Amino acid sequence: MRIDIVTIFPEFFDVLDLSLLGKARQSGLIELGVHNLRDHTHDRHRTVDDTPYGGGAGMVMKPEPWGAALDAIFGEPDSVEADAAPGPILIFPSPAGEQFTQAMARELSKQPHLVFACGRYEGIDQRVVDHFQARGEVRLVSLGDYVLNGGEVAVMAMIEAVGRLIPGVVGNPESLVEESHEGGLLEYPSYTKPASWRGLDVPPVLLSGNHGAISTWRHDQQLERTRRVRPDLLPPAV
Ligand SMILES: Nc1cc(-c2ccc3cc[nH]c3c2)n[nH]1
Repeated sequence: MRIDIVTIFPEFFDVLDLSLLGKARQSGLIELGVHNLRDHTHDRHRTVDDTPYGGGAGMVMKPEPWGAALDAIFGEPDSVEADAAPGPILIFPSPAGEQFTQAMARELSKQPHLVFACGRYEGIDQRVVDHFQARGEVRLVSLGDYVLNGGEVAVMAMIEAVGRLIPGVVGNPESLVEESHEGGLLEYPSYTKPASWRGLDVPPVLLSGNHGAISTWRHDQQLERTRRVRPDLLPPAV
């Protein structure tokens, strides 16, 4: 998979040199391009924002730098052959977007190329979204019902959630199966040595060696935890 990110804070993504995603980049499983939006400005101050039409507080990100930055990734407008393969999915993090979920992460992990556009200030001029919607698939995606100062934190979370599902990124793919939200339920509680710690003992079933009983206990724990914490995730009662 190739991932491109456009941002005014490219150094924010230096952390993607580390850990599993860093290894995935070294092995070629993930190819990453981080682009500074300001490199696509032409004034001395490398201006990316301006006052909003219609008034109001804050500033809006200008369309021209975004058009130039995204053209550098997608190709110039009208330069793509009519029968060309579909281009990358362009993702704008936004509080007004569809909710990012594990199912979306799984779907996006199968895509060959993702482009993330990190807004700042009060957001990006709407015409950037409209223009690129006419050129390919565009999604507005929300990390959750709270407001961040920009798209970078949301993009980092999405890249981690998507990247770890790419085959080969996580050493043991079995560890992806019984996680929260895989299969729709929250994960069961986990324990390791010592068997007793500060007067708290590991549930005896986990020490029994009875794998059937352990599996049943873990599923019961998933159901109990999901009922208690996220009843909205439970499948509708038949
Ligand atoms: N889920 C969520 C996304 C955001 C977000 C995304 C982009 C920008 C640009 C300026 N402020 C932003 C906030 N907040 N919360």
